[in-house]
Amino acid sequence: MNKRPQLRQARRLVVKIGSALLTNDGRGLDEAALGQWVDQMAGLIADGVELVVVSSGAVAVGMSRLGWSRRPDQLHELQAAAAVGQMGLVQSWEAQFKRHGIHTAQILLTHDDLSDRKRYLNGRSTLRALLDVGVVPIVNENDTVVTDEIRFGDNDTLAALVTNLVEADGLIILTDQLGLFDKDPRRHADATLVTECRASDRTLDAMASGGAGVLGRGGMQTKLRAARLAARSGAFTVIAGGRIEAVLARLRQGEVVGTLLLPEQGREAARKQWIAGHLQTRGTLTLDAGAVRVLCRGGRSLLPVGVKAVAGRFRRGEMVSCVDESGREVARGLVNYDADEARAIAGRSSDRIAEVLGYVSDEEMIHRDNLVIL
Ligand SMILES: Nc1ncnc2c1ncn2[C@@H]1O[C@H](COP(=O)(O)OP(=O)(O)O)[C@@H](O)[C@H]1O
Ligand SMILES: N[C@@H](CCC(=O)OP(=O)(O)O)C(=O)O
Repeated sequence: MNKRPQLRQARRLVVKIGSALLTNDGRGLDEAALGQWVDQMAGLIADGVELVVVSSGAVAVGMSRLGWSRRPDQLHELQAAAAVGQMGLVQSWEAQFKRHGIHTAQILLTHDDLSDRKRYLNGRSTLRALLDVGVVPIVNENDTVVTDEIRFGDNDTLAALVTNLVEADGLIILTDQLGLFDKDPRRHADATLVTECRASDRTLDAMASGGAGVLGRGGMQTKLRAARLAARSGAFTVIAGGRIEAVLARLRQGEVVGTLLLPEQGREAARKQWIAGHLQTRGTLTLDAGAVRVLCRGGRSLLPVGVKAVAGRFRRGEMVSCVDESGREVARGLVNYDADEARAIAGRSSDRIAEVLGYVSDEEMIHRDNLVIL
């Protein structure tokens, strides 16, 4: 069955697993279930998919390790529980992936990390480096330092931001319900499952207005918001039941499981809109004819060697305009070096960056993923 080609074709996926599922409704970490998801994830990886896992559950696992039966109201107690629980969480992910000979990495992020452009680029480079060497990043919110997020639970949003960050094709949110229903199925026995919809469809808002489960915090509202955020970088979102037999494998085969929420536009168009519309340019790089040719062919990064001149004052992560020698703008992108550094390495081959600057943060002046050809 291949009703959903998006899933079959996906090359990079983010899978988010909520607290209610991971902790089997609060009874400690559900190792058996975690092991089964990892088996399925290993199957996806063997099928050529790059995978990022966003795992909730630190607070719930910490509570169970500390013998607390009631979720604390005090923020610092929640943070203490999360710090204890995060250990157990990553230990389990690591042990389960190890059975398949797959390495994992712990990534703890806050929303602020992703709104600061410099940290955004650094996070992105690290995640990309991990995926390049076949490691599965296990992401959670950095609960020790966040404030509101840990109270309200927002790993759905975090997962969507990670989807944007790594430019994943899709986000799979596994939860304790079979998907998004037209009303809260915990309260309405006649609720029916939505199988497919545009993420932007406003009629979904009323459906997702019910609250969260006992352990989870976000409910369907944050999942819907996450789908809309993911759609901004052209990614689809699936909300599906994590306890469905072989759920990830079946989704991968294109089977209609859970709710598929589709973006308005594809990845390339979404990226162009984001780069073109959301950021001011801070400087200009003048490219030689060879670099212009290479960039215009598409799919290539801009290397320092192709840059003839650098104008303006900009920092790593800011937007610069790329012009040809006649001053015509040919591209825009997020630059990997501060203006002074860019000036120092302009015209040089990438293997000389270390010699000139004393370090290399990236081989490219602008990575192709952060570049839009005009
Ligand atoms: N329209 C809806 N469809 C499905 N679930 C809904 C809906 N409205 C509210 N919910 C509630 O959302 C809960 C899932 O969210 P949450 O508890 O935050 O889970 P997670 O821990 O997986 O993030 C469900 O258990 C359900 O009670
Ligand atoms: N960082 C928190 C996440 C809380 C959260 O968002 O939970 P959920 O709504 O179950 O995904 C934790 O690990 O407990």
